[in-house]
Amino acid sequence: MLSIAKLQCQRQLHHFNYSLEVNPGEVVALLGASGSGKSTLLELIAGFIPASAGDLNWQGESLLALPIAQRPVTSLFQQHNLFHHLSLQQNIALGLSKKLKLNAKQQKQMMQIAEQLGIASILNKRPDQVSGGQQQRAALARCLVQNRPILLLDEPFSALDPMLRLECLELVKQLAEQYQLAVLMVTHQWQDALRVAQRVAFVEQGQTQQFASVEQLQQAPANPHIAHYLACS
Ligand SMILES: Nc1ncnc2c1ncn2[C@@H]1O[C@H](COP(=O)(O)OP(=O)(O)OP(=O)(O)O)[C@@H](O)[C@H]1O
Repeated sequence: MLSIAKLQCQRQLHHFNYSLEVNPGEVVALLGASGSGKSTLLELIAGFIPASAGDLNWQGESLLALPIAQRPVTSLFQQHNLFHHLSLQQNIALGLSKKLKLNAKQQKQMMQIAEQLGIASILNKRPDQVSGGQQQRAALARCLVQNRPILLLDEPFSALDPMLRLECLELVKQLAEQYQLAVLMVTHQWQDALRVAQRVAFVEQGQTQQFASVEQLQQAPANPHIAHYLACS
């Protein structure tokens, strides 16, 4: 389990304090207004910024002392996930080898994942030759080939058209179950959370104000701001 307990940091005048957990195979949605501190939590987990206090554990072991490269974490962002001068295949291979040299086992795993994500036939194309959805699938494939159990998603599909977005969300849910990934997904869309997440952490002014199942959040939002946000998103 990914366990986050009073995990804190300071950014300029803002103080952040987060508590939540994510089980393997589960998707937890991070919701909250712009600037509330959702991306900051992902940066703390990935190790891009240091924590000032609190706990960040994976399967009972603290991640806090681990450098970025050794954390069991991969991330997918809204954009800038791919190198545009490389093919999709090379971009995915980068997840495994900086020199793009894969052994037979790695090559096989990459092809299996590419097939599952529906991009096997376009692996030789560059990102600017494929659609936004295909680009995000390739970026997701690069995350998956790394075999790291924590997947952080920062609004990865919000630039896609609604149908594609839903398809990609379904895919994430399916992949979380299949690979037993603990997925933490930032979204502004309550509908996305309803579709894909079992639990939701609502972030307000740098704090996880409410961490609950989607049903609980819907039925008993902790304060009027949360109720208003859900009604509007
Ligand atoms: N690199 C940074 N240095 C200093 N402060 C930052 C930095 N990045 C973000 N902040 C501040 O931290 C606060 C939280 O930002 P964060 O990006 O985590 O919010 P968010 O909820 O992800 O917002 P959005 O939904 O708009 O992406 C904001 O007030 C922001 O100005």
